[in-house]
Amino acid sequence: MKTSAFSSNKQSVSPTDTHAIDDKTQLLSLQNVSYYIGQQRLLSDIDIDIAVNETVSLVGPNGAGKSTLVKLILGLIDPTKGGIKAHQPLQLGYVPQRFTVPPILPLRVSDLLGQANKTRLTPEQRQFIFDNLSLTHLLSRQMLHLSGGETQRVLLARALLDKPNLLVLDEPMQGLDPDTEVWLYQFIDQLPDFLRCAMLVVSHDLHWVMRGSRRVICLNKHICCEGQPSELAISTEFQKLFGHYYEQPYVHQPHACTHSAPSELEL
Ligand SMILES: Nc1ncnc2c1ncn2[C@@H]1O[C@H](COP(=O)(O)OP(=O)(O)OP(=O)(O)O)[C@@H](O)[C@H]1O
Repeated sequence: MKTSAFSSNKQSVSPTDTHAIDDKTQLLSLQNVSYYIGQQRLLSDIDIDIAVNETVSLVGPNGAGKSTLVKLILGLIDPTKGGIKAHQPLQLGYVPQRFTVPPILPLRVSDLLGQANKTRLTPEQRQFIFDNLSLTHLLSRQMLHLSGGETQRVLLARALLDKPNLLVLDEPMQGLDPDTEVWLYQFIDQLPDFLRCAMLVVSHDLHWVMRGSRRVICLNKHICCEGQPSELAISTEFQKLFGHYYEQPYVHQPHACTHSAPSELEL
């Protein structure tokens, strides 16, 4: 279960196979996973099951071990204790927290997207991704010269074009302006149905995490609490970690002025 920075083709599942998969079917289990570097405990006794087509949000303070957990799931590091079991052949898609292109490396958007498998999505699905992520006019641009929002769209497209059955997004909204955030949240909310994929979303945005009915896992080197947002909101552990934020909800209103802005993100 190894992966490249964006996706793994090692154990691919064909698009037709997914039709037979029931939503309750388990996709991936972490069983009693601990991870140490020398004497330093980064994670201990982690038990997580992710079902096919399920979206799980992962929250936790800085240094809680969220990125370490992502690396374990992607197969980039191995657990010190415990095991990770894939119940279905895994096709991983990954959008990293940070992506830097060395200044001396010429890498156009079309080069990066061209690495994706061209046969896993139907032409209509590919077109849906290109249209919704407004990619066409970016294709000849250098990755190095893209803005933060453009880079996130390209990285998301790169992961989606391989039709992952588990999409891992590590703080996908970092550096985005509020309108782009709202738009991207709406886009990723529809992905599980569109692609029939499971998603693990690492996020510091409690307003998104605590909205809707996605299962939330709260991590602080171990699993402090987990459940539906309504259950978490009354959990003592969650209140201890996040109560002070959660008591002051902020609701973003998308920008709606009438002058023409150079936005490329109209759906
Ligand atoms: N290779 C490493 N060597 C030593 N310590 C490490 C290593 N990788 C991570 N750590 C430490 O492990 C802890 C967990 O790191 P991790 O990046 O998983 O946290 P995180 O929850 O993703 O944090 P953030 O929200 O700040 O991104 C941190 O204290 C970090 O400094």
